Amino acid sequence: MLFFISSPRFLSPLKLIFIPKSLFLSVSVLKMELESPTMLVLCGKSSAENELAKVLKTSNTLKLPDNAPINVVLHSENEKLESFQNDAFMIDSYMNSLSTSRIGKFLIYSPKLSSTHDVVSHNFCELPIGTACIADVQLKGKGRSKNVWESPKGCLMFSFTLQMEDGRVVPHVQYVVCLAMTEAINDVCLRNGIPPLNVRIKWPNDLYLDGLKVGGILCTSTYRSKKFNISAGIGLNVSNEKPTTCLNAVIQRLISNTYQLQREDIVTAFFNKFENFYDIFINQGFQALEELYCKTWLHSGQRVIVQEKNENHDQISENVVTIQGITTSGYLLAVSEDGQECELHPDGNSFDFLKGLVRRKLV
Ligand SMILES: O=C(O)CCCC[C@@H]1SC[C@@H]2NC(=O)N[C@@H]21
Repeated sequence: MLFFISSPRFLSPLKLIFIPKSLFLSVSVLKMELESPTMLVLCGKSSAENELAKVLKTSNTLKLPDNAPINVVLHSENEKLESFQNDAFMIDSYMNSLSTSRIGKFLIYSPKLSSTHDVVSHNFCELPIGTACIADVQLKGKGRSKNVWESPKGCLMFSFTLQMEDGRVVPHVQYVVCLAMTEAINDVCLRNGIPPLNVRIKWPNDLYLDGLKVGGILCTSTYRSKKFNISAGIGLNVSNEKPTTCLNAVIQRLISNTYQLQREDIVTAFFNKFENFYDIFINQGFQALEELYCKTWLHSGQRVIVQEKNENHDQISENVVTIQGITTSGYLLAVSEDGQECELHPDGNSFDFLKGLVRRKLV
């Protein structure tokens, strides 16, 4: 198929470009998918949350970015009407295993949406704190630093909301999220007789298994009415081997077991763990979790090179420092060879956060 494209920004006035038919078809399928209304299924753990679900539906309160069309449905009404595919997220199984007092009790589920992160951040003020949004597929999954998060079926993808008053500890929330997820995976494995998978944290918020990234955490915040509104999003490759590897492929390889981890079990174990860790974090500070965090990350004792310009900015020296933990402001705590403690900041230019670190001496 041939198309005339005449965008002055990219091409000289008229150019013929060959677009394969298959690409043309997939672009139009994507366009259709984006234009058909996004189904959002609302469900609460208790009657209070289910009442709120009704109000949100009747008042058409929920919105998507760009005012994309939405079809809001109540899970209680939907059970008989709509049958999702067999691999759809099982809301009842999720609600039955959830034992939190706040987090995850109001759920927005969608078989396919643009991004769970968009849903919770766009509707933050209309939703109870702790609301979770879970999707089977995302069409515009977001990663950190404007990266795209590949979001196929089998990947556990969800976002939830939090609110904090003390801005000094906001940077640590992402570490609590990472830790709760690694501990949740351990719990689910243990409960099902599977040896721990050894999912590790790569600072600041990646999850690694066997040297490959299996998960990522995205935390964003806005400041409003003296409070930090936080949206935390997690993507975890549970059954999708692409683009890297996934938990179930590793389980099969390691123990040739037919048991498969379920997204519902992992996400409820996560919320149960997270709520507990979050209370510890708010009441006692991140130090109370730091030992467990440092056992789980990949960096204790890791030696990294920091580059520093001299006072005239004409020479760069390289120094080796050893990573020790996390500072009170949420950066890497390291010690130089002369015993001086310092804080390491990413320079913002490198894809790998541990490259191009900038050192600030701690007094
Ligand atoms: O590794 C990263 O860069 C973070 C990836 C975060 C992906 C999750 S998937 C659920 C939530 N919705 C999004 O659009 N992004 C996060």
